[in-house]
Amino acid sequence: MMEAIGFKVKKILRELRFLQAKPQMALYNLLMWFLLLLIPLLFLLKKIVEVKEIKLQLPPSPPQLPIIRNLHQLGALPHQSFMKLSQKYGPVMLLKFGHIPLVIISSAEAAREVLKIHDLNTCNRVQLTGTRKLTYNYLDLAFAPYGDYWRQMRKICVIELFSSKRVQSFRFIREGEVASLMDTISQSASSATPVDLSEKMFALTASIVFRMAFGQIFQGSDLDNHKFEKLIRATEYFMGGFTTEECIPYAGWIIDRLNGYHAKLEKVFHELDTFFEKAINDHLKPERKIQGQEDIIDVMLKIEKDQIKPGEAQITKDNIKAVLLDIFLGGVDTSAITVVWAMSELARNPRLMKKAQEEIRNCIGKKGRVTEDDIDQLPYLKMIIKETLRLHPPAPLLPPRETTSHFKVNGYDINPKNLIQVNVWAIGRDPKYWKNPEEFYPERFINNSIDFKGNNFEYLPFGSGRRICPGIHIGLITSEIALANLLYCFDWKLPNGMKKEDINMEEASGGSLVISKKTALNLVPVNYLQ
Ligand code: HEM
Repeated sequence: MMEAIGFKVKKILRELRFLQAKPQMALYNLLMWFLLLLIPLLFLLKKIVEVKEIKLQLPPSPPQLPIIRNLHQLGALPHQSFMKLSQKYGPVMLLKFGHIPLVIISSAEAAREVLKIHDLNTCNRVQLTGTRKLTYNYLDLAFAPYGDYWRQMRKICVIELFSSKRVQSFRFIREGEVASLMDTISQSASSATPVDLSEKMFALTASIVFRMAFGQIFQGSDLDNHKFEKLIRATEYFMGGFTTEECIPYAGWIIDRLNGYHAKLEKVFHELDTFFEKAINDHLKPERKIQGQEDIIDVMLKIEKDQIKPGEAQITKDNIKAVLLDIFLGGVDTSAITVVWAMSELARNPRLMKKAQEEIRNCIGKKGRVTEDDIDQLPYLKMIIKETLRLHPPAPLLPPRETTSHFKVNGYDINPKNLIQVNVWAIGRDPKYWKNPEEFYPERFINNSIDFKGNNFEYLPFGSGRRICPGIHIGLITSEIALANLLYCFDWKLPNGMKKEDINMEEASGGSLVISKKTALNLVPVNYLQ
């Protein structure tokens, strides 16, 4: 034993001497040893990963490029690109955006598994640079991680802000704004001038949200018209997308710097924050008296003042601002987009337009305006809205969720920390669930119990599960009352020289959560009530 140790010590000494004598040679030897050890180690690691991947049956993936992986397949309208890919790779696909794994769900069955059976594993939202900044570090509802804070905010939104009682209390705002829009359109009708319905609908929903949330008149406010639309688009862009650094760590930040991502994000944040700050401060002025109806800021400030529940997060100004942001994003664009698509489809289908007008005019007679009480007696109008949301869901891809643990969908393994998105647009156009899916055919909903509550997985315009849209009621009633009055008060003609086939039905690209019609819808109103 002692002899063996002695031998080893002599050997080391010999090598040390050798090292001193020929340092380059020694370095070479060390390197060889290192490589000899490294190669089997790498081989072993690869085997472990392979065995793990064979055991895990991951969803199919389209071929990938180095570094960017599937990013090049994204396209300007991701929901359309994903639908094409899913026709080849199936309803559960695994894509990689750089290093971000993203599972795309494109069938009702798989959506049911994700949003119903595994809702708890998928109801976290992904945390991204843009959303973090604009939501005051996830103090809103829509992007807050699933947990106690989200539950607290959801309760406030469902019980206090978007309850049926609260929605009903804002009825006079919706009816008032719709009435004044009809008066404006009536003037255009007198001079047979085309009306830009895209612009008018955006201004209408913005006016409703401004009065409902901030108690302010939109026209003439700090964020009037184009400035506001630009701000909303920019906000949607930053809320919906990844930075290049998030997709390609280490190098992506260079691209973000070059295209000014962070500076632009700061600017949008500053504009929103200044507006919210001023609106809240106006509500805090001692001379302010609530005249009639409380608005959303009043309600939130009351919650801030009265909060006593131990264990719950303290509501501060930043929480209020973050919730106001959700209302901006959820409340303005979605309803406006829905009415514009509905009017575009009807302008292309005069028979359906006439049928809808007859229903409304027979019901309302010469009353002059459709009110919210009338809406329940207009089943065809409701079917038109339903069909519009099937073919043109304002959020064609549900906002990305992050998986929190491993589970299976359609037999495929889904890993934790993957993003998952349901392609509502693709499912709504799948011939497996819908006869002649590309046709705008509201009658398909006759004697059909499909609704918006997130239990019919072939139809998910408002999402499903714990994260389902809490603003369904406001969104629907706003779209319905606006569309009903447009159809009741006016007949609609195409501008001179235009044929119905010329109406552009393309979607606007822009990489945001909400997709609108690419070109404005211009129609000529003709007064029905003279
Ligand atoms: C036609 C109108 C609307 C449509 C199509 C729509 C659609 C959606 C969709 C698809 C989601 C995601 C659901 C999911 O992840 O499963 C959502 C979430 C949300 N919507 Fe809406 N929405 C509309 C109107 C509104 C309105 C008017 C408001 C508020 C004033 C609103 C506030 C929200 C909020 C706060 C969330 C996030 C909920 C959460 O994460 O817990 N939405 N909406």
